Amino acid sequence: MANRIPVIAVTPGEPAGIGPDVVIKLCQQALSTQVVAIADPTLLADRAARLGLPLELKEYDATTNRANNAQELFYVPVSLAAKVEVGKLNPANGRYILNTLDIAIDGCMSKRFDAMVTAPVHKGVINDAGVPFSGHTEYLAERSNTEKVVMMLATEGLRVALVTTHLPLAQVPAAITPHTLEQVIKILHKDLHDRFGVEQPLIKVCGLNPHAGESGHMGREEIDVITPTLNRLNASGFTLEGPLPADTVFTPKHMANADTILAMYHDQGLPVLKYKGFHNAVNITLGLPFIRTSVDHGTALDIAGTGTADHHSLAYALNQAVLMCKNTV
Ligand SMILES: NC(=O)C1=CN([C@@H]2O[C@H](COP(=O)(O)OP(=O)(O)OC[C@H]3O[C@@H](n4cnc5c(N)ncnc54)[C@H](O)[C@@H]3O)[C@@H](O)[C@H]2O)C=CC1
Ligand SMILES: NCC(=O)COP(=O)(O)O
Repeated sequence: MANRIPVIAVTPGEPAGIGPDVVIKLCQQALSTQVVAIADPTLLADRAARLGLPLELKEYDATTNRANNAQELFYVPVSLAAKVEVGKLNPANGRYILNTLDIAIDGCMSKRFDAMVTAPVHKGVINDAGVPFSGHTEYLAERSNTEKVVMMLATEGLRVALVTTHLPLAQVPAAITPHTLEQVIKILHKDLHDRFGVEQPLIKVCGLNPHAGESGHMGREEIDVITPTLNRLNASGFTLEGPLPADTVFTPKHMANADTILAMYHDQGLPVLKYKGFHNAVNITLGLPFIRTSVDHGTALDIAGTGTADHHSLAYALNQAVLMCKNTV
């Protein structure tokens, strides 16, 4: 991309939520890259008016490669199916949300876009629209024919990756197999090395059970699955520590030299990350054939359209995507 600045597709996500708000807030200042919203322009114009913020919308034309000026937003038009009532979910717009994602994914795969940055979607309403959907992470993997991806969230001083993502807690133990664990660790190691410049990543791996199973008295997954997998990978050149009790791995001593903590499931790792860095964190999908980052928050229907949504996680996600495009993270 010699003299070209990165072109980043931004999907505003659930139209009734704060996604459009944070995109519009982000665009109030001049940007260092070209940001293209994949959205219905009437949604953006209506939300900007509601927020009382100026916004000049320009249909994206690939021949123009320049950074957004303040209060300017490029867009690729996608039509909403139903009028948006701010703060109220409507399954009629479920397909619209997926259409915006599809355009961003196809654009990244074809190199029309250099990366995609996503604002939050509401997983439930897409299911209510009749499409099984558990999250961007899984959807992007499926849509790009990628067998395995890894969700990693990062904030200043802490990165947390997950072995399992959006599945019922009761299904977690069976989903942690030697094969899956190995796939996740290999993707994590590779991307920490290739994209984040960590020469020999030290990955600290949580146990699944309290006290990492307390020598088998509180569960056997550590003995049967996690330890043998870590031993095997360590013998082939990885630097893995664990399984460590999840209640002590997130202490300063452990975190000080860890390049990433690998949690076994969503709510083992993400509450800690959000406690430390909510609004200043990014969600990155590792292992995809293109760059995707996202915000650290959800649709926040309770504050959509009020002007109080904090847009700093979106700014963080955008900066992270640009750094990854330039391979200078
Ligand atoms: N990347 C994505 O697409 C994500 C989507 N979600 C989805 O969002 C929906 C709602 O999830 P919740 O658990 O309620 O989490 P949430 O993040 O939407 O809201 C939790 C609390 O944080 C506040 N909040 C969230 N973002 C904020 C912001 N930028 N500025 C100020 N306050 C903010 C909300 O007002 C609420 O009080 C769910 O359907 C969930 O699946 C959740 C996380 C990420
Ligand atoms: N808690 C993170 C989250 O739900 C985001 O998931 P995804 O939509 O990025 O897969």
